[in-house]
Amino acid sequence: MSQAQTPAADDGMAARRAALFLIDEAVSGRRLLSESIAQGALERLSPADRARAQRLATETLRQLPRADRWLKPFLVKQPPVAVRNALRLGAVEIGQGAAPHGVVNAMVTLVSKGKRTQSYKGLVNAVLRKLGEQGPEGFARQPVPKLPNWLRGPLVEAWGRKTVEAMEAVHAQGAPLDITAKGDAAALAERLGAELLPTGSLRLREAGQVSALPGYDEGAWWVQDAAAAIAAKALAPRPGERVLDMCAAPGGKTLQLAAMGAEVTALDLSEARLGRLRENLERTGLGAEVVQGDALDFAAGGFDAILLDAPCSATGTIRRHPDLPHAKDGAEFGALIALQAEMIDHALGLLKPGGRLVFCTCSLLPDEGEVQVEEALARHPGLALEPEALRLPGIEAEWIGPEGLRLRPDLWADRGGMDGFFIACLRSSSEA
Ligand SMILES: C[S@@+](CC[C@H](N)C(=O)[O-])C[C@H]1O[C@@H](n2cnc3c(N)ncnc32)[C@H](O)[C@@H]1O
Repeated sequence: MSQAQTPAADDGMAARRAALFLIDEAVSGRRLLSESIAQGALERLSPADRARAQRLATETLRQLPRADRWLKPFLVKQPPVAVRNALRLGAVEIGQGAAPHGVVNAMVTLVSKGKRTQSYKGLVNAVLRKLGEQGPEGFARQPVPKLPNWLRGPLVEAWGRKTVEAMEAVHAQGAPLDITAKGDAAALAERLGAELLPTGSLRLREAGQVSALPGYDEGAWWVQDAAAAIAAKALAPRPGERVLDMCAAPGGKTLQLAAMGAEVTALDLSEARLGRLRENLERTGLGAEVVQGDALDFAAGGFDAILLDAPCSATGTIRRHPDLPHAKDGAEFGALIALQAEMIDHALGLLKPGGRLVFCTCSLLPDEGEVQVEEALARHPGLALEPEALRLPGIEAEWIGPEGLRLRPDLWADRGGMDGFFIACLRSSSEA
């Protein structure tokens, strides 16, 4: 299917066509949803269609294995992938309560417009009508979507089958909107009608348009998953301390560190992502020195503390980015793991003697967390763990392991889960 253009009032056709484009890009392994969107895939749509296309694509990718299971009895053999994706999108829409006749018409129209797909319009019509007869009850009977084997295998090895099943149940539900307050979190929770989480983040189950929420324009808060908000709290800079946020953009942690009164240097390789960080600083009225560059080339040292939120597999964020398991296969993870180790070594060289390093990743893989810390301790005699930095409000003792804090999506499952994260606090040798 080709990229979307917005015609006049079209009954959701432009949004669906765009959603199919995003899904095709992701399942073919070409681009994540976020990459397609950042590269302008939805630019020609109206804001409402853009939001709808993104929601349809995200939900279809989140429910992909469930849709495939539902479709399977009606397909003697698999049609081409573009048709398969149209069936998947239609199945998810019907499964989530959309009126079947509208969905069937839309999908038949879309498929009949493509040269290579038009001969399948009869199949699409027949199959989606059958799903329509079953309705959302039929969809709900399908099992919770499982992670693909390339990722499930290592996770089962690390955390056990039961835990992985619990993570999958949370992934299937999607994610609420979490917020970090610039000032008094309890007062802001009341103002927003949000839940105040035990760790101090705020949570809204149904948020709507983020920028329309109270306090957004005045910069009273920013969006940040509750798990992601723990790393800066573990670093806990004192006012006036010099802190390097080594992989800073788009800046959720920079804002926290600046709000705590630290003198923050926010470094990142990506100028585009730093643009978002600058906007966030401006909106919240917080200050930081912003530097574009490769962390491994950054030479100005003497920092009291460093936060290293290293580039990683992002496997902890699947409930927010359900395309990841379908668009990736783990091939690039080895290079990321090597980069993380290099970054830890480089960061230690930029600290004052006795300075603190918080290393964190939004990964569920121990190779990007526990193992990195174990190996860094072996490489650097004199480097020590500071487990007490992790004993923070709302953090349960059993979440803290020998190498650091392990947060997983299945923790707080009844509250809506949290992103997977690993966070360790290290202190460098006090000898220069
Ligand atoms: C996990 S994200 C950081 C999220 C950020 N700390 C926050 O809280 O908003 C990792 C970041 O590392 C940056 N990055 C990747 N390679 C880098 C490098 N060699 N030097 C500096 N930054 C790098 C990416 O551009 C990305 O913004």
